[in-house]
Amino acid sequence: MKLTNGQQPLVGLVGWRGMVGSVLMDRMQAEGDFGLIEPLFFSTSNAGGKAPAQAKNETTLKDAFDLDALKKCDIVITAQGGDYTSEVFPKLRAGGWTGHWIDAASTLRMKDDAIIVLDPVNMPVIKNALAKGGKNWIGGNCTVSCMLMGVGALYKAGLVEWMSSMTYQAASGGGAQHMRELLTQFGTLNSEVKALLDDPKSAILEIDRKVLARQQSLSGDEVANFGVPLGGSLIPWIDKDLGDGMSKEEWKAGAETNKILGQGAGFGTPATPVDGFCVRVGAMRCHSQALTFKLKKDVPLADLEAMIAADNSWVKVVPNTKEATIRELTPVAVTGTLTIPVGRMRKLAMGPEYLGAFTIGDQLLWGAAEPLRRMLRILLDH
Ligand SMILES: NC(=O)C1=CN([C@@H]2O[C@H](COP(=O)(O)OP(=O)(O)OC[C@H]3O[C@@H](n4cnc5c(N)ncnc54)[C@H](OP(=O)(O)O)[C@@H]3O)[C@@H](O)[C@H]2O)C=CC1
Ligand SMILES: N[C@@H](CC(=O)OP(=O)(O)O)C(=O)O
Repeated sequence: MKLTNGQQPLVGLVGWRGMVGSVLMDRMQAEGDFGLIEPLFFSTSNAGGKAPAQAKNETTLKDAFDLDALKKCDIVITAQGGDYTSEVFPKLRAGGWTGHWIDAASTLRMKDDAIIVLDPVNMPVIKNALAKGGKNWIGGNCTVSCMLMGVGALYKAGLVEWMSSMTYQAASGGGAQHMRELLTQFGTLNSEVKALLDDPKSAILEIDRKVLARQQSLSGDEVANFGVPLGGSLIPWIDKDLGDGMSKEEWKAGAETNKILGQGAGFGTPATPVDGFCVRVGAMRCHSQALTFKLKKDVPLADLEAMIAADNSWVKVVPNTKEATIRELTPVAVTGTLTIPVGRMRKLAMGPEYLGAFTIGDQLLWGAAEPLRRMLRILLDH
């Protein structure tokens, strides 16, 4: 990014202390991004307060609703959430601001003038939009981004006739309060049967009965975020009810996958059908998914594995053995890393064009923060 005054680009950071924002800050720090920019920190709740240690010249927090302050920025990165985007972004653009807007929220994703950024998968789409003067760069849905980081190679090779994705999504997808609620429920259930658990002679069905009774009595603050118990259970619905039997999270799988890949209605090419069920489980911050592919032709499994393994620096093919799977293909193994393992790959009983796979990603890293900071670097290099 060339600036006429020869200074570093002024980058406004909004939402930097939230859960996604904190992961973003850590990654920017680790990758030396702050050395390349002049950061300006914003707050919706503490304008005038002290900016974090990464601040350089301006060490005071600016008001995140101060349009004049935002307009000074060459780039704004926000992980503040959709309500903030809806409130501020249109006013900024209407006020003539022509800077780059990088956003974690879903609000603008499907707009014609927005690109869903996941550069290891769609760098050509990003480059094309940059060349045409694109300014709006939006992070994808966490499940979709993690899935494409794992198996994007099959799409790039034009091999996918359709894909079904059955997800196992972590509590973090709902936000920090949802993670707390899950852990509190686990604690509550444990307390309920602690004495029986400590007695090796106690009857397991008595423990089970007491746990179920406590789960069914969870109420009020105990289920304020998920609405129903998640600890020791699961919830097969994520995000809004679209009224046609589909959840919004399930709709995003098809809509965003195709938009990221630069295909479908908006691009004048056929979309690849992508559909399945999205399920919330009691994991902390990794989204897992079981994938079924109908391939356009029979390709040997070893070739498919090699294609996936070679696609990017973060994907890792896990051998389809019990030992490798239980060690390397779990949320516990993946959390806090940028590694995207893809395992359980095998041809399914339906025929040689049917491929099964299982993949996992940290939904706060590749699912949220990492594509944003990488887009910042793309802009800085542009
Ligand atoms: N959670 C997720 O999995 C994903 C979220 N996103 C997007 O990112 C947005 C932000 O999500 P998330 O980071 O989970 O939201 P958070 O609730 O953690 O943070 C959002 C904002 O809340 C304010 N806030 C109020 N109290 C606190 C507190 N105790 N600690 C930290 N911040 C606080 C902060 O704003 P301030 O400093 O101005 O007061 C912060 O920037 C979402 O709305 C969504 O659009 C995208 C992908 C995944
Ligand atoms: N909906 C995701 C989290 C998320 O923030 O998604 P999106 O960025 O598409 O709103 C989940 O609950 O797991």
